[in-house]
Amino acid sequence: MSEREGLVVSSHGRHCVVESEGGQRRICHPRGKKSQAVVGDRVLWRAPAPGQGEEGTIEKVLPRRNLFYRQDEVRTKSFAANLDQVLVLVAAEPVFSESQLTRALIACEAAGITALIALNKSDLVEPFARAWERLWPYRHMGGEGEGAHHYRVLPLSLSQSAEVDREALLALLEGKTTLVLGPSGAGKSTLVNLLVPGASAQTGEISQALNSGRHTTTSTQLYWIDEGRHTALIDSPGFQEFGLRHLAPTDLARCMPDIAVYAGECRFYNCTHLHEPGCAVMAHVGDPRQAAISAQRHRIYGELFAELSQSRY
Ligand SMILES: Nc1nc2c(ncn2[C@@H]2O[C@H](COP(=O)(O)OP(=O)(O)OP(=O)(O)O)[C@@H](O)[C@H]2O)c(=O)[nH]1
Ligand SMILES: [Zn+2]
Repeated sequence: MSEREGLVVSSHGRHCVVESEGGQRRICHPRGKKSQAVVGDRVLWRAPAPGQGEEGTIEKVLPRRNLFYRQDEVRTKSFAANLDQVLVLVAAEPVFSESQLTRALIACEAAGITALIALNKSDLVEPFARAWERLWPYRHMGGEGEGAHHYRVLPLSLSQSAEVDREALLALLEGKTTLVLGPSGAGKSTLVNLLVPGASAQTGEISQALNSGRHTTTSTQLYWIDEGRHTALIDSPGFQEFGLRHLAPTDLARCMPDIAVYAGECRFYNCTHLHEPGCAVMAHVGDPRQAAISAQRHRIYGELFAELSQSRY
């Protein structure tokens, strides 16, 4: 059987579900280490020989535009490839962790992928106002003026203004492949169901069988929003332990845009921006609305710096 091109739409341990150009899906196994694919990968795959069952093999992973990486626990890595953007969904309630948000944004910067932030549950007026205020540094990062903002921050009320939010989201997602991340309870399922009616049906019997068979209810899954299969949403679980072990502490400053702006102006070329005299970063740390770098962001930077400085295992 000849090799054909396909797209990895879900991954379940070593198995993947590959979608062919025509839209058919089938389980595939990697041929070897080099053909270990992740969701979003374009692959060359081969159908089984007659009489060899239904499952295909992945022969080759085609070159990736980017690879989004995180390490959830000590050993559990998860990835998605060839992303146009990442949408980080948080909500007014439960109160989100700024440290988790920052970790996700750093992982995006490190992979060279645009990040969007959405704050859900604007109908919960007071908690929303507090959360919106906490996002002040993110709403203003990159300076003022049209197009200057580094992160787009979008208010949503997915369960209250579903139609309005759907339109706003579709405009941002159109024609792109977007990975959605968010802590439990923020409304990720609500968002996926709003944009992908019948998401669970699209997951298909194949994925459901794979999941239940292996007792893993969580897997990364790609959904098409449109019938033409141009706009994709990738739902990925596990936001709580957002590890950045693939980064060195000295990578952090360039992955935090507000810090990166000043990191080149310090007296010492190898300044860690934590205690050195003549540090241009520390000179700009203060109250969110007054200073270029919020004290909270600098504190998170310090915590991550310490975490990534620990000996690696
Ligand atoms: N008030 C309010 N509640 C919302 C909104 N959107 C979602 N919710 C509720 O928030 C809760 C969590 O929503 P889900 O979509 O299940 O959240 P999730 O992020 O998928 O959570 P997990 O399933 O735990 O991962 C549900 O009770 C929703 O009804 C909103 O805009 N406003
Ligand atoms: Zn410095």
